[in-house]
Amino acid sequence: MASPSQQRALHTVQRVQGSSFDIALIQLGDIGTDKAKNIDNARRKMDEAMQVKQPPHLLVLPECFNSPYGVDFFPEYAETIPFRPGQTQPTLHEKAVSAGSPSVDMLSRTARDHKIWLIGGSIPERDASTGKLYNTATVYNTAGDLIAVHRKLHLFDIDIPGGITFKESQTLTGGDRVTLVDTDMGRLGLGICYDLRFPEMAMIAARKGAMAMIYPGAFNTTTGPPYWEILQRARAVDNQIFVAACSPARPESGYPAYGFSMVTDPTGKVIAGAKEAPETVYACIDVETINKTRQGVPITAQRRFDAYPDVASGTSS
Ligand SMILES: NC(=O)CC(=O)C(=O)O
Repeated sequence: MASPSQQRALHTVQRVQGSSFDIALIQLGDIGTDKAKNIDNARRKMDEAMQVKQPPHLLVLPECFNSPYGVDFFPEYAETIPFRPGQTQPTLHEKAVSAGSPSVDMLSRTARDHKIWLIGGSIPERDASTGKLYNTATVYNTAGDLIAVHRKLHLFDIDIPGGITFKESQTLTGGDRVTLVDTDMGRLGLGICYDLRFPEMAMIAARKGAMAMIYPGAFNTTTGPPYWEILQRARAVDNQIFVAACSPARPESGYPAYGFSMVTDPTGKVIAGAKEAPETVYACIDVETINKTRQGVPITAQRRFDAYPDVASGTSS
């Protein structure tokens, strides 16, 4: 067993490899029961988000962008995604249509048409072989290829008397893995909404070199005010990475999505954000801010894995 000083010497300040890039979070309004309309609306808003002087490199949509957010809706709105985690693909958007996934088709075309990276929020997914349902995020490269899939790992099962009761597990199954996405800009970690509450995911992603955690999410008017921002700032500060979370806008009826999509830097500062209304939030994910933060407060070199080897297991870089 290495001594504490030997252990520390093993862990030098971790510099993140990658290049700075611009991100846009599309806080969609009007997500209703008409699925085709939801898909068209998302496409239109993404097109609009690209109409700026300096178009972003990465677009992000909110959780459940093609369906109302509710356990009874998931079976009806679920699509089969023509991709299995672990498969070497890419799967082209034309195949997505024949496999019955109009959302994947639209997302793939959008990424390809604008030559952008795209994290397509999440959609209810039906696994073709098991029939099980998942809350699933899909990721596309600039050619429109589907390059990653994240199935929400932690299901939103809560009961706050006088607040909100929600049980995703009534119709959904949780995923089984942490998802890292390698892009031209660098490595990103991906989670969905309730995943934000579990620090292990962000910790593992950061120690494996992720520059940012991206969370399509849909907190609500009960849990949003006390938790939404502080959780993101905690994930950012603990890991000295950027955190970006994209919510639907606050609706007039139905599930009361919180809104307040935001981007937080590695010091815990919120650098861009929306309020309740539909809006696109733009920010720069600046690699040098990560490296400077780590240089100044070198917690990445000061961890005492000798004192907590169970936490070190499988997560050190
Ligand atoms: N909707 C979620 O998955 C999570 C949420 O609203 C919360 O954690 O609060």
